[in-house]
Amino acid sequence: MRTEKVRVEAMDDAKPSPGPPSETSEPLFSFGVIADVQYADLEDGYNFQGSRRRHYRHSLVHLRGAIEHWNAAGSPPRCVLQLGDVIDGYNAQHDASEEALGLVLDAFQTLSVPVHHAWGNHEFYNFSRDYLTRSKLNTKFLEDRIVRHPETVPSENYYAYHFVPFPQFRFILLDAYDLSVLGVDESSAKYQQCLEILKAHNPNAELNSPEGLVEPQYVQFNGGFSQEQLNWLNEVLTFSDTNQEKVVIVSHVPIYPEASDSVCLAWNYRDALAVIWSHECVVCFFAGHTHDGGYSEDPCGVHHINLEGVIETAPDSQAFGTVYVYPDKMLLKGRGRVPDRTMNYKAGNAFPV
Ligand SMILES: Nc1ccn([C@@H]2O[C@H](COP(=O)(O)OP(=O)(O)OC[C@H](O)CO)[C@@H](O)[C@H]2O)c(=O)n1
Repeated sequence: MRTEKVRVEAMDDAKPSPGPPSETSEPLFSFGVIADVQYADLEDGYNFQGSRRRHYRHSLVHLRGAIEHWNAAGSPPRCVLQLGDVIDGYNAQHDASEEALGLVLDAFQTLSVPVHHAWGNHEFYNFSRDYLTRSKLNTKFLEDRIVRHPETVPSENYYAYHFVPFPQFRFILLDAYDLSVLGVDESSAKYQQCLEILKAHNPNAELNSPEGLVEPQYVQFNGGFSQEQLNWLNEVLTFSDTNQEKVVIVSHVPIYPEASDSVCLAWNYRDALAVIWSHECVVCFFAGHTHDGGYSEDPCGVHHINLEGVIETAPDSQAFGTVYVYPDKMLLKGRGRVPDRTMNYKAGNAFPV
């Protein structure tokens, strides 16, 4: 793990921190979102079903275009959320993983604001978890810590953290491959435990195949959240509830069936939803992975956005967005095939204006 100092919030429970300024026509702040770049120096191909064209080479052009857009914004975003699968697994087969990652990181180097990287299945096709932890895809050094609340400090057993890009708005990046057979040493106890979970739900010889499954999300290209990570998430959300914060959650893998292909959900998505639904503070949950995109507001008023994947975006289109944050809502302004979305806060939860 890196040794850079984390920023510690000077937050005192006795003195509630000041709320955001009163509403004006201007947003309080904004942030960028982009998913599934899956860059590889390869000719175009297709997804597993053969139904969607994948533009491996052009995806880097799309990424550079998004970065240019955010850099040119009159009021730049506070940060960009990269939702995982930044390079494609095919790089590993061509011994090109580091070269591909280098090109993608060079592009992010030109971004004038911080980027937070989530990890997806394609990261693990290219690199081990240990490698990723030491790599520039580990942006945990950007985390914020809350003084006198050690229960909100994530463990080193998973790649997750929280940060505050603007007062009263906490973002939580989750590790959706915390339970997974990907990127883990096959001789480890954790690998055996995860393989057992997967095989208990998936009797297929090909563990990537959802054929005949009652719970089709139990495939090798998905993963899940350990109880340890969910307990930590619960503690952070408890703090946010107490301090009347608004929370944005980020994960490569989605957790809400109405917004996603059922095959692409996190193994134990119900456990994650149960934690989130026991708190008031969560406004939205951003994920990638599905490539087709999706949106649904769940019964507890949490907005689930699955972002359209760059890799399956034609050269003449685009796939990224900027979220503008207001005291009573967040507005996703999509580019290209990413549609606009309005995410109102839960009734009675708007900041006073
Ligand atoms: N039905 C399937 C789907 C995939 N595979 C194999 O699993 C590996 C990962 O697939 P891939 O489509 O590259 O994964 P993505 O994260 O890009 O996308 C997730 C969803 O598929 C999007 O719909 C790869 O080796 C596939 O061949 C499979 O065996 N069976």
